[in-house]
Amino acid sequence: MVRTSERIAGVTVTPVAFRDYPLLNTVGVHEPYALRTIVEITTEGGVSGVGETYGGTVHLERLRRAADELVGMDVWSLNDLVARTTRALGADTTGGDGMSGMVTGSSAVDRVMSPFDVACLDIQGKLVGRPVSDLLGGAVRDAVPYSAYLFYKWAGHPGQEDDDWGAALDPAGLVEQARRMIDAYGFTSIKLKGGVFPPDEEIAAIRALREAFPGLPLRLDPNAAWSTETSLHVARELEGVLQYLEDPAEGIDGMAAVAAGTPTPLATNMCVVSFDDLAPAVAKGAVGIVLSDHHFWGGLRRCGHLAAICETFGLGMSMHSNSHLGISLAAMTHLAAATPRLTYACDTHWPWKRPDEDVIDPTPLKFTEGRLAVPTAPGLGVELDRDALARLHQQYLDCGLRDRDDTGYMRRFEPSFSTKTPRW
Ligand SMILES: O=C([O-])C(=O)C[C@H](O)[C@@H](O)C(=O)[O-]
Repeated sequence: MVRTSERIAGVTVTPVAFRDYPLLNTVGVHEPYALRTIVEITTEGGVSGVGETYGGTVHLERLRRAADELVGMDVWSLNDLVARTTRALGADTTGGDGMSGMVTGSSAVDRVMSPFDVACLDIQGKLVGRPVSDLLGGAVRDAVPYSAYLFYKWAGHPGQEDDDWGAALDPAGLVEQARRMIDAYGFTSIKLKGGVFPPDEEIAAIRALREAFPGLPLRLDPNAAWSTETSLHVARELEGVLQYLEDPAEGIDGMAAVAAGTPTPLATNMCVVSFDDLAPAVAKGAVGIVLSDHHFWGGLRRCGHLAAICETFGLGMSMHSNSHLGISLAAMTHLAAATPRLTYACDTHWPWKRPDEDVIDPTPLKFTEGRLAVPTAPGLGVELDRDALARLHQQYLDCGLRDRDDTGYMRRFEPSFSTKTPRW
């Protein structure tokens, strides 16, 4: 018998836009705005929980269909969430839908289910007075380390006010960006988003970072922009310098070919993005580290299942991020805290979000020495700011990006190219 306080009475799905910086990646530049969607579930007893996900049009429409299907569900019945989401989507599970343009192949059911899983866990935590990390098995760390996530970057979007970070288009610019980010947040590891400039320039950037920050682990991620030969060249040049090389080449076979030729550990958030990818990746020895991401692995609990599989097959675990707001940061932190297998500093785009734009009060999310204390309040430990939500929703309506089928923040370079054809 489900108590009324625990049955879902209503679900709201609100797309939002927040300003984004002109960050470069192998397929383009972040648009002036990033799109996200905020979901809020309220029970018949008036308890509410929140989740956050991608903001593309197709994804949004699927979220709305799933939201209708969830009314009446017991918030403790996350197995029912899978069944209801599957029913809501029916055969409509393919096509572009708000994922990063570079992460394809994950399950549409997992992507749609994820923010509702987070919102249900938020409610469960509030009902029993425990943080979400406790519901995931208990925090094994009080604070979660995050990595400084560096980007090659333009100075400011043409026609927009400049930002605090300035341009970073060469090794010196990146070292300066890292220094500012480390001064502000205390990060103790560094990731560079590559695949933007010719690989030898990116090798030089990593070497400059090594010289400037001698003790800090370094990672390089060109989002599969390189051929096997280029990947092996970079791996050879940076052997012993990189903590891991992330997605140098395309697909499980491409990664396996690189892995066979270098002792540098390879990580991925591109060729292992669903449970179906794990067996072939393990069989072919394609990767050593899987970057989890609850937004496309089906929520927080399913990332726990992923961790168990990684442990079984001796794979390491790290965490991927896209441009995100504070609800996602809180969810990522609870997950990382409660996942013993996740021993690497997580990715986050958080420094790239303007502090005055969020749908929650970000005060509980403070970085100290590059680490975020795990919220201890019931649920996620963050509260929706309805005025801010309304403001960012209006920004979404006004920004002219809402008909997009992707995250809204990738503009392809011309001539457009696909990561299926290595850029170098
Ligand atoms: O591999 C990654 O880290 C990502 O794909 C994350 C983002 O899409 C990143 O590339 C970006 O924000 O430009």
